[in-house]
Amino acid sequence: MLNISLTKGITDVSPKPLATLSSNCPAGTAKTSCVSLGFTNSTNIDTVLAALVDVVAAAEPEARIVPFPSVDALQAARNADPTRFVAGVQFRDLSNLTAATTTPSIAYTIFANTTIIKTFQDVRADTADAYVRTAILNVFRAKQNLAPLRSPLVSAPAFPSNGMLFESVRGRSSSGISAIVPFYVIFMLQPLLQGVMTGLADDKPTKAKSGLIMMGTNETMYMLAAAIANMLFAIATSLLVVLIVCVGGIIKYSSWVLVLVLVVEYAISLVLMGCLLSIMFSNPRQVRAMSLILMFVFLGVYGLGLALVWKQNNLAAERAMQLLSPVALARALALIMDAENSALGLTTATWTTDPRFAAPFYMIAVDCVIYWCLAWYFDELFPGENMGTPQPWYFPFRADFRTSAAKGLDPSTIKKNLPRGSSRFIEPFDVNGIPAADRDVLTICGVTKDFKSAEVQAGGLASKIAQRFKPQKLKRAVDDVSIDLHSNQILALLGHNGAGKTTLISMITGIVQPTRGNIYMRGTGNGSNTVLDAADPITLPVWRQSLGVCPQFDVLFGPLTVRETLRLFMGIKGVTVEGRVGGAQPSSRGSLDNDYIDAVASDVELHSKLDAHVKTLSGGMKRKLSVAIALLGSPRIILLDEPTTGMDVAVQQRIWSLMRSCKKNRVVILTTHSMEEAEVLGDRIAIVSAGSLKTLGSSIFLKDQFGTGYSIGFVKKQAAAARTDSADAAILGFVRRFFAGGNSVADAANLLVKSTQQLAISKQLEPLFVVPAAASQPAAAPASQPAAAPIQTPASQQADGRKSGDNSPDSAEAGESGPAPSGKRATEAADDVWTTPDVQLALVRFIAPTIHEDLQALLGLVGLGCCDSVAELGNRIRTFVGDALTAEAQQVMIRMYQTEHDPKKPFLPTLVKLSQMRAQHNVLLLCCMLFD
Ligand SMILES: Nc1ncnc2c1ncn2[C@@H]1O[C@H](COP(=O)(O)OP(=O)(O)OP(=O)(O)O)[C@@H](O)[C@H]1O
Repeated sequence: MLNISLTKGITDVSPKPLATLSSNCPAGTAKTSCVSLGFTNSTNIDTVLAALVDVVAAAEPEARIVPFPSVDALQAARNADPTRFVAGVQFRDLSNLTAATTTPSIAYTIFANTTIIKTFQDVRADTADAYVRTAILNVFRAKQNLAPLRSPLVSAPAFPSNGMLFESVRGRSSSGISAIVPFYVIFMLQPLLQGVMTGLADDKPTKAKSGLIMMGTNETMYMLAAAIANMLFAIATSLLVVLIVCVGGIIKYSSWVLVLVLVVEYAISLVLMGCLLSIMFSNPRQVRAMSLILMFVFLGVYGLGLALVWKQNNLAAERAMQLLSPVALARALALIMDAENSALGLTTATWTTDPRFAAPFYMIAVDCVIYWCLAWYFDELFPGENMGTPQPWYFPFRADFRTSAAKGLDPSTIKKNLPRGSSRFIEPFDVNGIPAADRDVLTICGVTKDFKSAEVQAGGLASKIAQRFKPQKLKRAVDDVSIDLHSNQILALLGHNGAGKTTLISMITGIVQPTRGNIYMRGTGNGSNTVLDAADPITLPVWRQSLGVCPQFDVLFGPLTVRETLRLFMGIKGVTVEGRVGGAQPSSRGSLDNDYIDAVASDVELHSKLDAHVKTLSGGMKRKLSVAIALLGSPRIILLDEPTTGMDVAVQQRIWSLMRSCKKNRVVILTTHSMEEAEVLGDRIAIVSAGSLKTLGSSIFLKDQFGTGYSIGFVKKQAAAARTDSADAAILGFVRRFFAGGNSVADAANLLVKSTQQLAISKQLEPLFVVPAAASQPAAAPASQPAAAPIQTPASQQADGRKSGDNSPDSAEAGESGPAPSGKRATEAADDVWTTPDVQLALVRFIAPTIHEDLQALLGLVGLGCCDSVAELGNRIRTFVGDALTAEAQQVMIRMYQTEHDPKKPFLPTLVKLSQMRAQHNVLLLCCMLFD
C-alpha cells in the first residue's frame, strides 16, 4: 500500500468528480468479500465512524466499510487479495475531536492500494479522503446543530475555513522538498567518495604508501587506517547532514537517531567504496572524473529503480540495485519521506510494522562488507606498479595463507649466481671463516629490474591505451646483480645518482619486483634450514618482519611527536622491548615502552626532541628519526638508503658508530654516495654503476685494485678557447713527456690512467708528491716526440743521487729525456711551474679510497680517534710533513681538530681558509696518510 498524505489545511481540496469505491469489486464476486474502505485504530472513533458510515452509505450503498484491529491486519487483508481492497484509513489522533476547542487537530492516514490505484489520475484515494473529511466535519456540524454535509460524491463539500487543522494524507504527489531529499543527501556526501579515492591515489606518486609498507606496515592495515581516518570525517559530515534535514524540519516525524544511523552507515559504505575504486586509479585527475561518472551511474540506477523496480515489488531486482549503496540510501530516504508525508516518518514503530524500511539498512551494511572484502582482495591482487608483490588470485585458499610459519624452500633447490663481472674486481669471499648460522642470510641471485620508461607511465587514459599497442620502452635500473650477504657484516652500496641502489633495496623489501632473478632470505627458528623467496607474496609478511628499513625519503607524520612516531612504528612492527637493537635496555617493566623509546632516541641523539612535533624537526633530525625507526625491534636485515644525508659531521660520526654496533648478528645494507662512508662502515663495498655491479670487496681489496694513481687536472685558459688545438697539443706534450705515447688527448688520458696504475703503489707515496722539474718548461711537445720515461720512485731517485727539493734547471732539462723527481710537491710544483699560454696544470694528486677532498672527510678521519690530543696531532703532522707543509697549513689542521671537539666554534671559516690555501690537497693527502 501506499501512504497518501495531505498537507495541513484543507483549502486545496477542490470540488471535483470523485470515483466510487464500490465499483472495484470484480463482477461476479460476492460483495462481502470486497473492502471499499478499511479502518482501524484510535479511540473516540464511534461518532466519526457513525458519520462515515452515513456519508458513504448515502453516496454508494454497496461500498463496504470494514473495521480492522490494527494497521498490520489491514495490510494483511490487502495482501491477501489486493484486487478486492481499495483503501484504508488509520485514525491516529482524534483525541480532541470532541473537545471544546476551535482548532482541533485531527490526524489520520489514508492508505491507497497501489495494486489497483496506479496513477495520479485515479482519484479513488481522494474519494476515501473526502468521505473521511466529510464525516469529521459532520461530527462538528452536529455539535453546532448544523445539518450534515451531503456525500462528496453527490457534490464535493465546500470545506469551511473555520480554523480546523486537518493533518491528513495525500500522497502520490509528495511535496517537492520530499522528492529531492534523497538527492540532496547523496550530493552532500558524494565528496567523501572523491576524498578517499584522491587521498589514496595521492599516496601512490608520493611513495608514502610504498615507504610505509617498506617500513613494516601491512598493506591491509594501511588501507584500513586510511579508511578509518576518512570514516571519522564521514561521521562528522553525516551529523551535519542529519542536523540540516532534521533540525531544518525537512524530516520531522522520523527518529533522528535512525536517520543518523542510516546516513552514517551510508557514509561508511562510501569510504569503503572509495578504497575499492582507488585500486583502479593512480592519479587524482582520473579520480575526480571518475567520481562524477559514478554519480551519474548511481542516479541512473536509482532512476531505473523508480521507473521499473520499486512498483513491481520485485525484491530480487530491488536488492540487486541496492548493492550500490547510494541507490539503497535513496530508496530508504524515499520511503522515509513517504512516511513523513503521512505524518508518520521512520520510527521504531514503523520500522517494525513496515519491512520495507529495514531492507535498505541491511543492504547498506551488506554493501560495506562487500566493498571492504573486494578492496582487500583486489589490493592484494593489484598492489600497483612497483608498490608491492601481487598475490595470485587464489591466495585466500592457499593452505599457508597468513600462517605465521611461512613455508620456506629447500636451499638446495635454489639456483645461486656468482657475482657477475670481472673476477679481478670481485673479491672472493671465504665463507668457511664464518659460522654456518651466519652464512647466506640474504642471497641476491642475478636480479634485474626493467622499469617501464617514464613516457609510458605518464599520460592520460587515451595515450596509455595507444601506448599499449606500441613496443614498450624499458629502463634497466638493475642489471644482473648477485651478492651473498652474511651476518655481522655491513655491505656498503656505493654508486652515483641513478646507479640502481634504491631499486635494489626496494627489491629486497618486496616493494619492487625483479624482472628476473630472485632474492632469498634464510628462514628463522624451525625454518632456519629453509629459505624464503621475496617473490612469494605469501611469505612476504614474515619476510618483512625481518627487515628494518630506512627509506631514502622520510616517511613521517608532521603532527606526531618524535615519541609518538616511535611508539607508532613500534606498534606497526610489533616490537617487543626485549628485541632491542643497539644495546640500551629499559629499566623497569612498568615503563618499558617509554624507557625503550628514550633509549632509542638517545642512540640517534634525539632525546631532547622526544616531545617535539616531527614537522618542527630539521631535515637531518628527520633522517635520524628514520634511522631510529629502522633499528626498532630486532630486524635481521637492516636496509639503510642514504641514511646520513643531511646530518652534520659530528652526528654522522655517532650514527656511524651506532651502525657499527648494530651489525652484530645482522646483515646491514647501506647505500651511499660517499666513498668515505662506504669505507668507514662497509665490511664489503659494492660499487654499482648503471645498474650493474662493478666491483665487490673489502676496502683493502678495492684499494689494492683501484686505490693508487694520479688525478691530473688541466685547465684550459680562457684565451685558449679559440686555440683548442694548441691547448690540446700542450696537454698531449705534457703527457708524452711524463708518461707514454698517444696521438690525441683522449689517448693521452687513457695512457695517463694506465701509467698511473702501473706506477703508483700505495706504499711508495713519495713520488706522488714529486713532479718532474721538466714540467717547469712549456710542454707542447710535437707528436713525434719519443715517449717519456716514467716518474721515478724514491728508490730510483736515490739511485740517481738526486735530493728531494732539487728544482734546478738541470733537472728540468733532464725531464726532456725522462722526468726527474723534484723536491717540490706535485700541486705546488705544477701550479708554479707547468703553465703554457693555453693550459695550466691545475691539480696533481693521489687518489685512493682513503683520500677525501672536503672538510667532512678530514674531520671524519680525525674523529675516528687516531689522535688523542691536539699536541699529538701537531707532532704527527710535523713528523710526517716536516718542512713540506707550511706552518700556516699545520695551524689550520690543528684548528680544525679543535673545532671538531668544540661544536660551538664555527668551522666554516676554517674550511674556507683551507680551501683557499694552495697546499690544500697536500694537506688532505698528508692527513689521510697520517691516519690511514
Ligand atoms: N619507478 C620507476 N620508473 C622508471 N624508472 C625508474 C623508476 N625508479 C627508478 N627508475 C630509474 O632507475 C634508475 C635507478 O634508480 P635508483 O633510484 O635505483 O638509483 P639510485 O642509485 O638509488 O640513485 P640515487 O642515488 O639518486 O638515489 C634511474 O635511472 C631511475 O631513473
